[in-house]
Amino acid sequence: MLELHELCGGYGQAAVVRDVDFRIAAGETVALLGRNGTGKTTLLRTIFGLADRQGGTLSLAGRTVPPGRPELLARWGAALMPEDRGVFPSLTVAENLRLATRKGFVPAVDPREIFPLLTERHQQAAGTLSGGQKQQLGIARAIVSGQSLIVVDELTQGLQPSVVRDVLEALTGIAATGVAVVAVDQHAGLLLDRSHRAVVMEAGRVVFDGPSTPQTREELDRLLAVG
Ligand SMILES: Nc1ncnc2c1ncn2[C@@H]1O[C@H](COP(=O)(O)OP(=O)(O)OP(=O)(O)O)[C@@H](O)[C@H]1O
Repeated sequence: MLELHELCGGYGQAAVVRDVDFRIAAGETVALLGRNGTGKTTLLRTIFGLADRQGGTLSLAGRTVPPGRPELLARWGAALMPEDRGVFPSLTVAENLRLATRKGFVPAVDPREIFPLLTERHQQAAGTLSGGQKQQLGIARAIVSGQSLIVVDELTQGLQPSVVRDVLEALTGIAATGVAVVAVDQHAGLLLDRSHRAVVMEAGRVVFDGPSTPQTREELDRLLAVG
């Protein structure tokens, strides 16, 4: 699905992400983890052309995405849900969903069944939603987009614990239908329980890439410990 080889990126001359090798297959869920400031967001931004790609290669579904052509990612099936959730603030909840829906696509998971607010607040301007509500709308938009790779930054930021479970369940559900999911989060525990693999970054590099199992959990806890 997505494959990175020695990807380097940052802002102008400043290198933040260094030599990242990473791949994710269809139907796989990967938790991208690391302490604050280790480069997770910058890696996602580099992939999607929002930070500068300074080296390395990137391919999606077997096709090379050259530097400066990030629009190919959307065309070939990848969606990024950024930290600000990427919703259109002046449009209503219903309009946001409608705009994101790929024509003729019926998602395997109906976001209206997972997130009642999509129905309850369908006429409300998305800009007036709380952070957690925007989050739910953003996830719903990603689900109905019909894309085959969904990347979510700061997955649980601003969400109530009950909604966190719903969001994780929704992502696991769409992964079961063949969608590849990459999720970044500060709180690793719940995400690790639901992910096939964990990738941990430290100082812009990948320092762990492996299955999320009870055997690897100790090493992951050590890598993610703050202090
Ligand atoms: N727009 C920017 N211009 C220059 N440097 C930046 C910019 N955004 C982030 N950085 C720097 O890049 C480094 C990595 O930040 P990044 O946000 O990618 O980390 P992160 O792992 O996502 O952290 P967090 O979980 O806190 O968001 C930090 O040192 C940060 O100061």
